[in-house]
Amino acid sequence: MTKIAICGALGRMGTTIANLVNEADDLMFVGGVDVNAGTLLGAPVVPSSEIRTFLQEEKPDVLIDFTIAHAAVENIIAASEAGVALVVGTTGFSPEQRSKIDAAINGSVPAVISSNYSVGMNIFWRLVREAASRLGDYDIEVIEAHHRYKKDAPSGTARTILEIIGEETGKTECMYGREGMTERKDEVGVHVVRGGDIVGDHTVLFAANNETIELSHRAYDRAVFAHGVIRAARYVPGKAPGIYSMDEVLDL
Ligand SMILES: NC(=O)C1=CN([C@@H]2O[C@H](COP(=O)(O)OP(=O)(O)OC[C@H]3O[C@@H](n4cnc5c(N)ncnc54)[C@H](O)[C@@H]3O)[C@@H](O)[C@H]2O)C=CC1
Ligand SMILES: O=C(O)C1=N[C@H](C(=O)O)C[C@H](O)C1
Repeated sequence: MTKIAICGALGRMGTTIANLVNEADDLMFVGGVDVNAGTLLGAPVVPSSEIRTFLQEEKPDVLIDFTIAHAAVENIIAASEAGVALVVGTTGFSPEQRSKIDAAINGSVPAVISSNYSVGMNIFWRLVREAASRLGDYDIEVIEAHHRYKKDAPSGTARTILEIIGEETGKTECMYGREGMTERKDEVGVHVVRGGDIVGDHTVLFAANNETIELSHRAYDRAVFAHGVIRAARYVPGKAPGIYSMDEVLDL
């Protein structure tokens, strides 16, 4: 039985993941951490200031983090010090925060980190790579839409898409929205929509004279992310210390 704890247990993703963990015969939800104390599915949720004691007492095999960037950095450091494997879904890290995370994990614990745990998105990234590798001379625009409560922009998934486009085309300059008199150069346009309860939409537009190609992925339910998280949580215990991707989890 693999013991699972969740940071951000009382959030949208935390509760979705905890429910899936509870339904799995081989996984046990042992509780979590959030800003305020509480309970979830009969297990304790402790305030984030008590994460170290929580990890010592509950001894989870895997700590799953879906919180917010600055909190995730601290949670990851605590888990690494306690020798607990990680699955990290939180997005919006600055380069400095990402360096701290890498330093905490490498040599200490195994961790899966992904900006999007849906199987479909992991295939979508491959489609974007293929298109970008062949359409580097097209104008490229990335459009993402999420619910009104999402804090980071552009989304972690869109940032991964931009990395892929940069690797394949060399286009690393981005234009975040356009206003006024603008002249299109070789930049990648990035457009962020926030509203309602949109779970997560991403489109990459390749445009040339007389033709466009649009690749789109749309998540209709957070369960698509949570199912990928469960696969990562089964994959990561016992692996050598280091950072693993969903490509490795899904054997893509
Ligand atoms: N990689 C992926 O597939 C996905 C990633 N995400 C990312 O996951 C993160 C969370 O998303 P949601 O669940 O929608 O947000 P949410 O706001 O519903 O949940 C976050 C939870 O973290 C808690 N929290 C804040 N500071 C904390 C701390 N120091 N320690 C413990 N808990 C703390 C909040 O109180 C809240 O309950 C975001 O960064 C989002 O972009 C969301 C969906 C899928
Ligand atoms: O905050 C969200 O909701 C989501 N966040 C992730 C991101 O930033 O890419 C993944 C998904 O799109 C939902």
